[in-house]
Amino acid sequence: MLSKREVFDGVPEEYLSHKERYENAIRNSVVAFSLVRKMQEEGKTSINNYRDVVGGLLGSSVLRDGSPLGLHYIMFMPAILNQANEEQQEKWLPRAWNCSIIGSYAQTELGHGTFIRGLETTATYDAATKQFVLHSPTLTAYKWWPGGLGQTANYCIVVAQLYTKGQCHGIHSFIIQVRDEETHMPLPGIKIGEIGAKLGLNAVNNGFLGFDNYRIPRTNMLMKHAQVLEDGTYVKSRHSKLNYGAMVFVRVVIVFDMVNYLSKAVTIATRFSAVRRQCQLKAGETECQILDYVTQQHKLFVSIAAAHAFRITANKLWLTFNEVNEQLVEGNLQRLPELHALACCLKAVTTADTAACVERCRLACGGHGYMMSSSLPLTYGLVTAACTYEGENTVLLLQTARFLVKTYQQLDSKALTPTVAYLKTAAAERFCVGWSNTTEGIIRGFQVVAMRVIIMSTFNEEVQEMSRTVSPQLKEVLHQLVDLYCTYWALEKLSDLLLYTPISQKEVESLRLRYEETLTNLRPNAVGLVDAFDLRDEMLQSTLGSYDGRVYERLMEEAMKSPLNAEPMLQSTLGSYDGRVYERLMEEAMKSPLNAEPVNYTFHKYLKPFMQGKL
Ligand SMILES: CCCCCCCC/C=C\CCC/C=C/C(=O)SCCNC(=O)CCNC(=O)[C@H](O)C(C)(C)COP(=O)(O)OP(=O)(O)OC[C@H]1O[C@@H](n2cnc3c(N)ncnc32)[C@H](O)[C@@H]1OP(=O)(O)O
Ligand SMILES: Cc1cc2nc3c(=O)[nH]c(=O)nc-3n(C[C@H](O)[C@H](O)[C@H](O)COP(=O)(O)OP(=O)(O)OC[C@H]3O[C@@H](n4cnc5c(N)ncnc54)[C@H](O)[C@@H]3O)c2cc1C
Repeated sequence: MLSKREVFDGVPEEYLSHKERYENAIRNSVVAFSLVRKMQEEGKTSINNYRDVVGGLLGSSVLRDGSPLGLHYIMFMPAILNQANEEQQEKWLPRAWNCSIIGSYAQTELGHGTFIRGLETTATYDAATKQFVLHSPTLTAYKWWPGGLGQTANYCIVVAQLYTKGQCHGIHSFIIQVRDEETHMPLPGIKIGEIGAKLGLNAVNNGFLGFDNYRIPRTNMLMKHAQVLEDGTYVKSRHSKLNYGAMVFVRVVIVFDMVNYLSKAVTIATRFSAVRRQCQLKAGETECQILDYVTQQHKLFVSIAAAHAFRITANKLWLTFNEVNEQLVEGNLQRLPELHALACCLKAVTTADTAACVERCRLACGGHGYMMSSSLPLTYGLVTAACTYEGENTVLLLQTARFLVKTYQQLDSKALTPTVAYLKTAAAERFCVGWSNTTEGIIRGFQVVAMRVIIMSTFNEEVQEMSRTVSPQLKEVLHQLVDLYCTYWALEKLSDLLLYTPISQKEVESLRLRYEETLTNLRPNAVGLVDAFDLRDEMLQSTLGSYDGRVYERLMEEAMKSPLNAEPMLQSTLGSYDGRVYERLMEEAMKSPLNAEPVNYTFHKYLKPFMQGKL
């Protein structure tokens, strides 16, 4: 077994180079996941219940900034379980389970993350050879983000638009080998590398992946739900969204993840607040523990309560997930929309609340909370990523809203599923005739709020169709900005206005409408308004915010500056702006201290022995 001291003499990660951090991540991961394999051999964990074991490892101090092997367990294996037929599971699961292959999940592209029906990677069936041809037609079609794909995984699940007999049948999943199992070299027709440094999760080795007419056997299409027969005939799935199943699983798991991170952050901040003494409550007294200040309690105690609330919620959601999946196996799809809406809502709410609470915990620790050694900045980097991955929060909340509006519209014609049954009673006028300051009273109040907001949303949908007029004169635009700022903060501070002003419910409702109209009015001038700040690209230093809008080319150019991408060389142009792609790649490669090695040496030192069960 490897010892920690063997690699970097216990040097904290913050002081390691980019390549050393990657080696550290690989080494810690193969040591950690060798434990999982040992537990498998001893029957202490199985393919159906490894979530807690792996979840505990991925949230532990050993893999504190993520792991290049995380996606293998988090999405590669669940995707095979969820979307491969029995024959395919028999072929791939044993190898994935004992880590003799390492996988990732490649869905997001440079040009698309949310709108997955707009993904550009194509998988075209060739009946003559019984193969699918994978291709990235544009730079924006390159897969971008898959965890572990940069230098680690040799297989991945790829989500692509399926074409057969000249017709597109939408996105489907394929299991694809991207690297040679012996040499770890990228296979011909594969362009692959890491995307570069991020705000956090810098041990995850997120990668990019492009296909150049890359052929795979027909049987590499995951065919549990939809199939393509040998002659190219397409057999569609019972439900078009069954292919989205892996995402639902991870959204459910993320809720558990948030419990772990929030518990950690509030433990750190609360203990520190008991140790830290600052200022005197009364002159001449000894300085008091900052935990004695009500303002400090206001910052921290709600996080303690939230951690418990999220744990109870996560367990309930896990039960619902398993119930609905058992029904799916029996062909009963009735509760799938509710599970989707629930997973979207709880993933979005728990990640957003956890990110806000972790930041509040950091602030509650003053300057010491800003130290990397406090672990609070790192924890914030981990949780804030969860607001984006596995479905950007706004988009997921819109999915929940869509489900709630549909439920409201069918209130009288359809039996309600368990989680929204309250809407039936909350609609009744008599439901909330008075306010009681009890837990039940507050819950009933929020149920009424939910009901009324759904009614408003349904109403707004109709109103929005009526009028959209804009006349962009500068004076008018500035007025719109003033209007926006006032209505935004009036709505943000509504509780104070309701408490201290005679604002009526009707006025609040029209304030909301006015706010949305102002957003719409400002939209055509939004870019012009930020251009007016006249901030030069040199000052912005941002791949996303440059004046010329060449976001994707700049993202790829920056990715290519990573020293990890020098091995092995990319075989094909990445669409660089000036076309000097090969000269540039050679210049960059010559900067890498390890450019003599065609494969990152960690493969032979750690990964290969691990994958061959020799560690
Ligand atoms: C095991 C160990 C665990 C350890 C803990 C670790 C925790 C995790 C740590 C790290 C993980 C990081 C890895 C990150 C991976 C990724 O990010 S993978 C990529 C994720 N990408 C997304 O989530 C994309 C988000 N976009 C979408 O999901 C879809 O585009 C959409 C927004 C849902 C819209 O889809 P679509 O356009 O097809 O649908 P609409 O036209 O809007 O119609 C909506 C109708 O479809 C139904 N629907 C949509 N999605 C689903 C679903 N998933 N399941 C079921 N039904 C679905 C929806 O109900 C609507 O139905 P209706 O028409 O009846 O109203
Ligand atoms: C740390 C990390 C790890 C990741 N790992 C993986 C991985 O392993 N595999 C993988 O496939 N992907 C991965 N992703 C990608 C992730 O799934 C996407 O970033 C995510 O789905 C959001 O898509 P996007 O980045 O294209 O953002 P966009 O969808 O472009 O969002 C940008 C903005 O547009 C808004 N927006 C977009 N659509 C709408 C709409 N319909 N209505 C209103 N507003 C909208 C969003 O709210 C947001 O404010 C990872 C991302 C991160 C940050």
